[in-house]
Amino acid sequence: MLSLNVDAVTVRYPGLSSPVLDVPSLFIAPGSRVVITGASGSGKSTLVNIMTGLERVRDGYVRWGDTDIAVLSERARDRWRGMNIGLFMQDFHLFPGLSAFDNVMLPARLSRAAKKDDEIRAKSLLHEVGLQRPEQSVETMSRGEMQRVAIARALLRRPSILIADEPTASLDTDSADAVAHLLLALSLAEGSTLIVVSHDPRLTRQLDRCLTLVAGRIASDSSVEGKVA
Ligand SMILES: Nc1ncnc2c1ncn2[C@@H]1O[C@H](COP(=O)(O)OP(=O)(O)OP(=O)(O)O)[C@@H](O)[C@H]1O
Repeated sequence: MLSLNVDAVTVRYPGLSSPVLDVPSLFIAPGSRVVITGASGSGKSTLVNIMTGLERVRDGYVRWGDTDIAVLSERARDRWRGMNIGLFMQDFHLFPGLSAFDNVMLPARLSRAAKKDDEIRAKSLLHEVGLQRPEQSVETMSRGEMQRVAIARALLRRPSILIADEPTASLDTDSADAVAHLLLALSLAEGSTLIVVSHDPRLTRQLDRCLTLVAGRIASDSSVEGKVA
């Protein structure tokens, strides 16, 4: 299980007078369940991008356990992420022309680690998120259906770190409940670290810690009020 240490990280873009992200220090213990919240433009996706290595940090450190992903090459970061993080991003990154089932299986197949168990689990996850046609091609799916395929894919290999950007946005109540339940159940069962960008109380009230971003800074870091015991 890996802890996360973010130290002295700033992200700047040309033409902007202040950084879009400024995190002097952040520690997340292994197995923590954390929600990141804040207004639009406050830096939530940027923080997720640096935690996952999707965006390379030029100033500071992003250490998961003993690995500082800020110093890894893009290829090494991709490999590290594939091995350690179940990732759900808002733009899904699904492959058109492939079925829902094949999209869920693709990362496991690419890493040549796919097992018969994975196929059974892929079908079961697709069923749990409310998709009845695993053979349906993803480009014929609605946005909400694609979202559920991407969630199933992130969960397939029981990752020790799960990071999800707005996983229940644009889902109907039943599907959002199913996705929230899956994320929480999996993180509990596996002891995974769960980091979620979300405003959805179905998720946030059940997490242990809330980071609120304001203009790129962590303005508060506290337990979520109204947490369900
Ligand atoms: N490539 C870029 N060049 C310039 N500014 C950028 C770039 N990428 C992000 N930003 C700015 O950085 C700030 C933080 O963006 P970010 O996407 O992290 O916010 P967010 O909190 O995730 O927003 P939302 O809730 O709307 O998705 C925003 O003001 C955005 O305009």
